[in-house]
Amino acid sequence: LRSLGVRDGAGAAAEGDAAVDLNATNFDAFLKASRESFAVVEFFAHWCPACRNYKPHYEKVAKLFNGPDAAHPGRILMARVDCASKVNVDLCSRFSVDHYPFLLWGPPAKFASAKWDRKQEKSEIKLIDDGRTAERLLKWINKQLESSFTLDDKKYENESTLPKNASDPAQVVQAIYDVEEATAHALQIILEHKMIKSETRDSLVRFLQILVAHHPSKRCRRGSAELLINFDDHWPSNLSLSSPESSKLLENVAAENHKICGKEVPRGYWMFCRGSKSETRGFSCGLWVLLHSLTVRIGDGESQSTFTSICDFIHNFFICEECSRHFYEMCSSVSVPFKSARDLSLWLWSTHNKVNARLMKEEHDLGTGDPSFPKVIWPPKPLCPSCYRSSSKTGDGAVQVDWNEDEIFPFLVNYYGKTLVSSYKETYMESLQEKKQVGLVSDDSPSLSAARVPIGAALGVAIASCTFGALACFWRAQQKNRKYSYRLHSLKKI
Ligand SMILES: Cc1cc2nc3c(=O)[nH]c(=O)nc-3n(C[C@H](O)[C@H](O)[C@H](O)COP(=O)(O)OP(=O)(O)OC[C@H]3O[C@@H](n4cnc5c(N)ncnc54)[C@H](O)[C@@H]3O)c2cc1C
Repeated sequence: LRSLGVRDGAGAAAEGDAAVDLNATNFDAFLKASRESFAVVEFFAHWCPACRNYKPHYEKVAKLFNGPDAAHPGRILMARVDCASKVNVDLCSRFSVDHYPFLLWGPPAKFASAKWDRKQEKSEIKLIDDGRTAERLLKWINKQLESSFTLDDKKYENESTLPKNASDPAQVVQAIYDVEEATAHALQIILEHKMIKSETRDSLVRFLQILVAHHPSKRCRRGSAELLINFDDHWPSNLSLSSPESSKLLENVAAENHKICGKEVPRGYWMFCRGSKSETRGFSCGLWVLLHSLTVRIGDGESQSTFTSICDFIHNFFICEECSRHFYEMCSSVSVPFKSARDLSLWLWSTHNKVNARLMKEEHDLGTGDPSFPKVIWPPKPLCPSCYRSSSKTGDGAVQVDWNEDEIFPFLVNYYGKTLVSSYKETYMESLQEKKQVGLVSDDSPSLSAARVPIGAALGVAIASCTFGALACFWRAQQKNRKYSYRLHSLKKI
């Protein structure tokens, strides 16, 4: 037997197995101490031929989540209990095991010292009623977590620090996934925390308009368009946000067909933005990448309104209080309106570097940074040598750079614009999506998305992106056109 490697407790996996073998003596303590958010427990009998045949299926899924080579460590604990072993008889009857293999799902701690049976209502433990093959089990899990794990997922090696590998185009390809994930995550937070209020409603609408026109991912543009078109239905301005109708509407939005970036997103993991610890990077990294990728896609005439929308969005909807406050202070210190996309992208780049510089010191003093991804003043020289006119170290060891902004802007446009999108074009997910949507969407291909679409045209894109019947879509668009015309007013200035 070898230990799982992630814990030093009682649980162990049989040689070569990823699922952890538990028994009555260690079951409660092991699950109670488990750090994973969910557990799958397979109750089986070693004599049962169907269980023997099922084992490779269960193992295939377990390998994704358990063990040193897991693609998604720390998410789900996969365990098993042999009910044919005398010592486990009481344990198996505690969970009303009436056939083999028998799979239960729930937060690990809920299994500890618990009982379960089918009639039990409101239990956090659920019977997995469709896990007969590895594919079906993973599909069931994905449905629970709204994730899109696949059996082909591989461990993501990101030992090297970003400055070393940021020039690797493969890293940029991964960034698009994180931009989608960040977008979906942002909406999820907004809904879960009921952040749409009468005073924040318009700022979300304005941000969605930018996403419709300039999000680097086509399916997020489409999803934002659908959300925008149906916005008044979900959040009628005359509806009290605490009313039962409002909660119902929120539930509808959270339902599958309202996912802002399509059904597969959020996937529940990060790629480019995945930290070496679960509490670092992730959403905040993805959000920065999203904001940068928006600023390089807008037209000059939209720079001031985009600035205002980004500032308002972070202020109203970025749930990290300190981040939102600092960022808004930096927004408020801008006194001259932006006249070009260049100015706005450079402002965001330099603002992000101010945050990096502050965090560099804080993380160093408190030891809270991700050791594999130390904060850097960005872009590091190897990534863009021509961005540096000169650099020197100050007395306290900080690096002072004389930037060549004429080089930085094209670098940002390329990094967050062309490269991000052209890499994305080749991805399998996108081609799959294309096939699904044949005939239903306009040709807003990635190359066009990098081109500049004015926000005023957002509604046009929204109409073109409707995925429901063309006639119904046209009719709705007509109705909404009237409702939205008042929103496309000049945006408030800070
Ligand atoms: C608006 C906003 C404000 C925040 N404010 C705070 C705060 O006040 N306190 C706090 O603790 N955390 C704050 N955060 C979180 C913090 O900035 C990081 O996102 C987090 O620490 C994760 O860091 P990271 O290593 O993933 O890189 P991030 O800083 O998240 O950067 C993500 C990626 O963007 C690229 N990048 C880095 N710098 C630049 C740049 N200057 N221009 C363009 N691209 C760049 C790099 O490829 C990097 O990997 C904020 C986040 C956001 C979105």
